[in-house]
Amino acid sequence: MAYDKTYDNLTLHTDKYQINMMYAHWKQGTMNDKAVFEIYFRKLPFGNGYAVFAGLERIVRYIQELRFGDEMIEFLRTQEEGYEEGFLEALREFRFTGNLWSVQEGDLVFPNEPLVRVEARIFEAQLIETALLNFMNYQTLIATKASRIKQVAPDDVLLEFGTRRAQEADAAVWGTRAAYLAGFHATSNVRAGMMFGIPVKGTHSHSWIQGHDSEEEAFRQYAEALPDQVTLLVDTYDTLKSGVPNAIRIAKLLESKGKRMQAIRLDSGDLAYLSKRAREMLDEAGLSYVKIIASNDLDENIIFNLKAQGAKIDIWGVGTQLITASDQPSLGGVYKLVAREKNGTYLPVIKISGNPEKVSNPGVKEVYRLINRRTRKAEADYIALTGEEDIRKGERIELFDPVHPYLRKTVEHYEAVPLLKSVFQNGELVYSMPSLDEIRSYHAEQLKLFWPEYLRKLNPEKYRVNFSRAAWNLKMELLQQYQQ
Ligand SMILES: Nc1ncnc2c1ncn2[C@@H]1O[C@H](COP(=O)(O)OP(=O)(O)OP(=O)(O)O)[C@@H](O)[C@H]1O
Ligand SMILES: O=P(O)(O)OC[C@H]1O[C@H](OP(=O)(O)OP(=O)(O)O)[C@H](O)[C@@H]1O
Ligand SMILES: O=C(O)c1cccnc1
Repeated sequence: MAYDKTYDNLTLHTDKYQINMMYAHWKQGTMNDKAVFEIYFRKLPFGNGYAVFAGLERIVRYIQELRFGDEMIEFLRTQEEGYEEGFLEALREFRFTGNLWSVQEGDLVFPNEPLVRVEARIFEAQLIETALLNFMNYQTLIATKASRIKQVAPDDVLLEFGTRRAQEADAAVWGTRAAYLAGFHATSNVRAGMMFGIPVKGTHSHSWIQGHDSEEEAFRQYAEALPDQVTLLVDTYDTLKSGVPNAIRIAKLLESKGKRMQAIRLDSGDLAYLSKRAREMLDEAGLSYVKIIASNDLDENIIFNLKAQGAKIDIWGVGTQLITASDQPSLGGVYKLVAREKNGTYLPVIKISGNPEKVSNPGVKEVYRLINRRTRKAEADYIALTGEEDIRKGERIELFDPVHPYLRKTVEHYEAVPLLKSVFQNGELVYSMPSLDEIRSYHAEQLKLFWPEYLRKLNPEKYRVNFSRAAWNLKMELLQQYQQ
């Protein structure tokens, strides 16, 4: 079937079981009952000490555009379930009319804490599970991977080069946005630049050199065409014998015209050795302003290693490993029902599992970041039931570890910052969406709230995410009820 623009609307970007449950609620007469769901993940990716939350902008756009158009209704009518017409009519009226809270893009987040909370008619809350997880899981994963890369090269320029290897077009653009908010400086993807205002950068490929009679000729033509943006790829034939000497000749030619070459790019071979030698050659030629870019299957481990070897690389082009999060290609975020409306009030609900980490956390919850008033550093995150007051007053509180409840700790002299912000109220957007650059700066500020022990790449300290006594007691009560 030919591609049609109507497929760009994401309302049917959901799993069929959501539609089937919506149908069953419609049949049963419960479609308007309210439900509360929370999104969280159980395990941090890449062995990292934190994740960087991303995905909210797309979630907001998606929710605003939720509509079952004629073609979608038509398609649902063809399904083997035989949905009744009344249900299809109800879909026609469908709008998101609920409430949604979320942590902010750029926030550092941890396992088992609510990152997004949806309170809506079950009819609405059920539909959006799949898309919300899809956006949040991927973008948070890539922002976290990018943040690891940023940790090992905090003062260097980071270019995102992954589009050709990304899992298709959406992943390329939203992934590069996630990388940018976590501290990358630019992308090679021109569309992402236009969509999000990310700076766009590009050098040239081997084909430019191969397409000329000689490397020197190729360099000269390129420099004539783009005299203010000259970065030359020096590894097509022989980096040190041909590429770098030819690049030096071109740089001198540019100097004679009052221009400065920007950089050379190394894309193969021993990047530590080649960059050191190339740096020496450039410096000897009086070209210390010419930067060195490296690319070729880089990730945070290789960059860290190259730095340990004294590589002279100023700019890193990172593609495949980042955009595909190749060492862990998914984040396991989940969307779990925590409370449902019955006779006008909310009943907390639990999901039991033989695996203690998979037992869900019942009740409608808030999450607070406890900032020590003296050090201004984050001490722990604290999950409380909505309406618990002691935390807001800054009183001395006791923390429970949800998986290891015997690990108790008390904290005082803290400021409790609520992480969940109101995004939609009764279907209306009430959150003022920050610009991408604001998110990027906000993220950089957030990192400063954490001791370096939590941020290191290898074997970081575990940051505490703990429960209030009331939230903990509720979980215990429900566990006991169900076990009886
Ligand atoms: N000094 C170094 N220390 C550690 N890793 C390096 C070093 N130099 C390069 N690398 C990395 O090692 C890998 C090199 O892979 P490989 O040897 O297959 O490619 P290559 O020699 O660059 O040739 P090509 O890309 O043309 O196939 C890349 O991931 C690269 O980033
Ligand atoms: O290695 P990545 O981190 O994904 O960075 C992007 C790569 O894309 C280009 O190579 P190309 O796709 O032309 O193939 P190559 O690997 O043979 O150089 C570029 O020269 C980089 O090597
Ligand atoms: O501009 C570059 O050098 C570039 C862009 C994408 C992939 N590899 C390299």
